Parts: sequence; structure tokens; C-alpha cells
Amino acid sequence: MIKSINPYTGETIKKYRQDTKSILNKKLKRAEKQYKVWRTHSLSSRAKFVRAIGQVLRENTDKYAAMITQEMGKPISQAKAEVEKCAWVCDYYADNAAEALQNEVIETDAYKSLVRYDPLGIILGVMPWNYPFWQVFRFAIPTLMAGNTVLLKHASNVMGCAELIEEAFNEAGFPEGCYQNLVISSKKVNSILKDDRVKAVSLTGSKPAGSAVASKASELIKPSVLELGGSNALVVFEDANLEETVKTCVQARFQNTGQSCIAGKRLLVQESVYLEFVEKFITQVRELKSGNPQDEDTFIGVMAREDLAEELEKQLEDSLTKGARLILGGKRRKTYFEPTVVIDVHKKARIFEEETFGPVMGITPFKTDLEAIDLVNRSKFGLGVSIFTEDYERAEALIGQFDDGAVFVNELVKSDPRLPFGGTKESGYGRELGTFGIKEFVNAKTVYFKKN
Ligand SMILES: O=CCCC(=O)O
Repeated sequence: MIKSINPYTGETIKKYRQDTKSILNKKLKRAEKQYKVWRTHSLSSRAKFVRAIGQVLRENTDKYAAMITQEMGKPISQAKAEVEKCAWVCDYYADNAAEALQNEVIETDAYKSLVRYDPLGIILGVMPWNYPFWQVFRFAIPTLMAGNTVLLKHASNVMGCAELIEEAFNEAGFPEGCYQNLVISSKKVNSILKDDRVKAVSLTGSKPAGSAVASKASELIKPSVLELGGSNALVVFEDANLEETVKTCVQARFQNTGQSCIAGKRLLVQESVYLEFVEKFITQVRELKSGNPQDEDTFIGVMAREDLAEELEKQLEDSLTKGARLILGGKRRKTYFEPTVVIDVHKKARIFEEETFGPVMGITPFKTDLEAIDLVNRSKFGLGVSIFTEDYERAEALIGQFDDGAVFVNELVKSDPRLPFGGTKESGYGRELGTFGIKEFVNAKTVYFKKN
């Protein structure tokens, strides 16, 4: 049985019986059968279904948001925003997939030569709990629009969300087999991936999970996309607009109670404005409202599991032994972790070197642009970096020197259906969203006509 537990109350919400071998086989058969039909649908026909599920999401936002909040403790207002973002990705691909996937004619000595983008087949998605609706839609919608069918293994603590997502696809009228939820533990992922009918896998999650699935996929010569952890830096230069920058950095770290791969986790501030910035930052963090995730005005909820909060506590303790100074928060009660700020964090501290998945911000001073670049790039992760400066020429000159998959200037790193999203180094490979994302699970087929 897989148990879903409310992290705020500690109560068991529901237990889910795992799919048996024969159920899994039926799901695979259905997905394969539907693939043969779904791939023949026109882009505009697929778009109708995708638009319809966007509508279902909007009509049932409260129901879906309530389940997100119950299962992983996200404050309800943020859960509603998550559902709305899912509807946005549906609209985006319904409107833009046809253009992204249109044939590309290439002049050669042939009568006609071109590249067309055909689907691959059944694609397996393995998704995490932190944005339990968004992560699934971010993967599933472009994958389906490209003509593939989807099997989804969700995180064990959000099986209620997983069930509701499958229901939403059914309610939107998707043909049977287009999208199916697998009720399995992570141990069974490889056996699904091994099945010949499954052609590729997309995983969002931790490095160990990514590494296990990607090794299996490469052994089987199946493509994979990995979106793993991150330790994004927020770099505040002395000429930044401090008022605006503080607001953005607070959001970047503390939204979703700090549990986001693209959260700003290492705040680097130029020495000349360090003290002023820290003071303004703490004032704003102090004002964040913690409370019951069901309350509309709660901004900081609880962490999704107690073991995650314990781990964060250990990372914080390590930074203190390495010279950092705790200036706000630092205490934990079960899954609740106070919004916490530590300053003078050393580059060898665990909260600098590792990913911190919760409401703890570490601040480190730097002197020069070169030092800032080095601090950003020494991370083993490479999802994104935000730089704050009023000097756009300085920003332009720095962008090419960062290793990350994204550089945002005067803004927090965020995903947007229109822009590619993904990382470098241990943050993974491949891209989601935008026109890059829809081309991850396609066969870029070369076509050559000779006229005799
Ligand atoms: O955890 C990662 C956040 C993902 C996103 O916002 O697209």
C-alpha cells in the first residue's frame, strides 16, 4: 500500500493499493493501442483535447488546490496559482504546437527534402511532489501534443493528486490510453522502462533517482530527459535597486516554503551593500506569514515530510559550525521550519555546496565580478542564476560566463511555458517547455524525395 499523509496534521489521508502486474500490463496495452490512433490525429485535433483539459483545470481549481495543500502542505493560494499555471501550459501548446512541429524544408539536390517531427510512442514520466500538478502538466502536455501517449509514475506522497490528474484527462474527453496513472513505488520504475513498448522517460526529482533511471535508460538505449536539483545563486551587485531586489529574493527563496528546484538558495551580495541589504532582507522575511496551509493568507506552510525538515536542520547546523551566523529563525517543530536566514556562509558549508530544500537562506559576501562568477559556477548544480544590477551592459557581459541553464536579470528564475527550461551539470539535461521541450520526445525524421 502507498500512504498519503497530510504533513500539517500528520493524519493519513488515504492508502492506495499498488497496481498488480496484470493491471500494469493492461495499462501498457491500452497506451500502445491508443498510440497507433493518437499519432494519426492532426495537431488541431490534439489541441482540442488539450484546450479542454485546461478548461477542466480552471473549473475545478478549488478541488485540485485543496488536494495539493492536503498532501504536501503548500499554502492554498500558491496551490491555486499552480493549477492556473497548468491551464496556461495547456493553452500555450494548444496555440503553438503546430508551428513548433511543422516540417522544416531543407534545400538539397533532392526534388524535395525536409525534416518532420513524428512521435516516439509511450513515454514514461516520473514526477516529484513539490509541484504535484505543474510538474506533470509541464511534461505531459507537450509530450501528448507531439502525438505520444503517457504513463505517469507520481511521487508516493501525492497519490491523491495523481488520481485527480488522471480523472481530469478523462473528464476532458481524452481517448482512453492517452494518459494513465501508474500506482507503483519507485522500485517498479525500471521494470516499466524495460518494457519494449515504452520508448523514453522524463524524470524530475533527485540526483539518485535521476541517476538510477538514466543509467537504465542508457543501458536500454532509450532517450531520457532529467530535471534534477539546483542550488541557484542570486547575485546582488552594488548598483542593484535594493528595494526591488530584496522583494524578489524573498520570493525566490521562500515561495513553496523553499521547496523548489529553482529556488534562489545562495544569496551572494557585493560587500559594499552587504549590511544594508541583509537588514532589508531580514525585515521582509520577518513579515512572512506562517500558518495553516489551508488559510488564504498563509505564505509559509509546512515541509512535505518530517525527514526533509530534519535533513535541512542538519545542513543548517553544519553551516553554523563553519562560521555562519544565524540571524533569523532556525527552529523546527515537526514539519514546520521557521523562515531562517544565516549570514557569512562559507563556500565549504553544506548549505552552500548542497541543495537546501526548505525555508533557509544563506547569505555570502563577495568583492568583485570575477569572485561572484566563481562562487556561482563552483556549484555542482546548474539550473539557473539571477543577477541584480541596473547596468545592462554589465549584465550582458556576465551572462556568457555562467554555466547554468538560465540567467535571469533582475528577476527570480521561473519556468514559463514559452521558454525552454532545464539545467546543466548535476541539474540534469534536456529541456522542457517552449519549442525545445516539445521536440524532446519526437523522431526528427529526415525525408528525401528524388524525382526520376
Ligand atoms: O522544482 C522545480 C520548480 C519547477 C518549475 O517551477 O517549473
